[in-house]
Amino acid sequence: MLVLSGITCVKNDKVLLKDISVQWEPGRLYVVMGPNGAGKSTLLKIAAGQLRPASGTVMYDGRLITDFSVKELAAIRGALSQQQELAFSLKVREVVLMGRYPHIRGKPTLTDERYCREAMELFGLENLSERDYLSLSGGEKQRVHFARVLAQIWERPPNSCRYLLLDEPLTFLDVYYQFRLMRQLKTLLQQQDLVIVVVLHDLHIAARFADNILLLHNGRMVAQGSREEVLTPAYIQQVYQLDSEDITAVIPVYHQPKSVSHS
Ligand SMILES: Nc1ncnc2c1ncn2[C@@H]1O[C@H](COP(=O)(O)OP(=O)(O)OP(=O)(O)O)[C@@H](O)[C@H]1O
Repeated sequence: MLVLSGITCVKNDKVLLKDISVQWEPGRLYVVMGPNGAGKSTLLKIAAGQLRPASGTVMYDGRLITDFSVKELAAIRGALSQQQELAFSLKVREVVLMGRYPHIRGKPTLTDERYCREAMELFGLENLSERDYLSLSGGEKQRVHFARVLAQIWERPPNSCRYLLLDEPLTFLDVYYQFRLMRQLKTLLQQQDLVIVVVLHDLHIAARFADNILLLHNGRMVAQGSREEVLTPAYIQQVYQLDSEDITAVIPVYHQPKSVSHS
């Protein structure tokens, strides 16, 4: 379980997050939403240990994140941030193998290579494994990075959950791969030790797949709960400032006004 308690983050006198507390458990798909600048990436970076909060604690399996070494944390937590670029040329399979670095002592083993192959298969990358990563399309690159972070946490550690933190993973994907990824995440969650948290912008995809939504605005928590509880016209209006016509276009079907039948 991943528990964030009383997280406040301040940079250059600006409060990016104010007193956020969340608890993310295995088996459910957790989605973080909110307008641009709401603090979603900041929260995910703090959860991943890439940024230190001004106050508050982050605990993995009941243990403070500050007690983990970088390598120890990397062995159980895969994090995908918004920008993933490589400045140099590598084959696709070499990029995926980078995910195994926290586990490798010396040279990669046959097991490391097998995990990478299996992760690549999951994202339909078998035929691209020898391609130069830099020659790939945006969506193909995104899938390579999914395979990399999944290869990183492929095997179950003996006494810990595994954690997957994905910041806007759908950005470069077409609608087929968007739905495919979301379904794959749901399937992965059947492995009982996996905790998945995803930052999303798409209200319809969140409405279809999220088990729990945290809605942020100006660094504050506006709502947290089931998709029916959080994706309401009132909350959407409050944080996204849409007019009523546009709200009707974006709110999930279960909050749409009943249509009038003409018999
Ligand atoms: N080092 C910093 N100094 C000052 N402000 C910062 C710093 N880092 C981030 N911010 C600001 O904090 C706010 C939250 O940023 P964050 O990236 O967490 O938002 P977000 O919800 O992920 O937004 P988006 O949907 O646009 O990706 C933004 O207004 C951003 O400009």
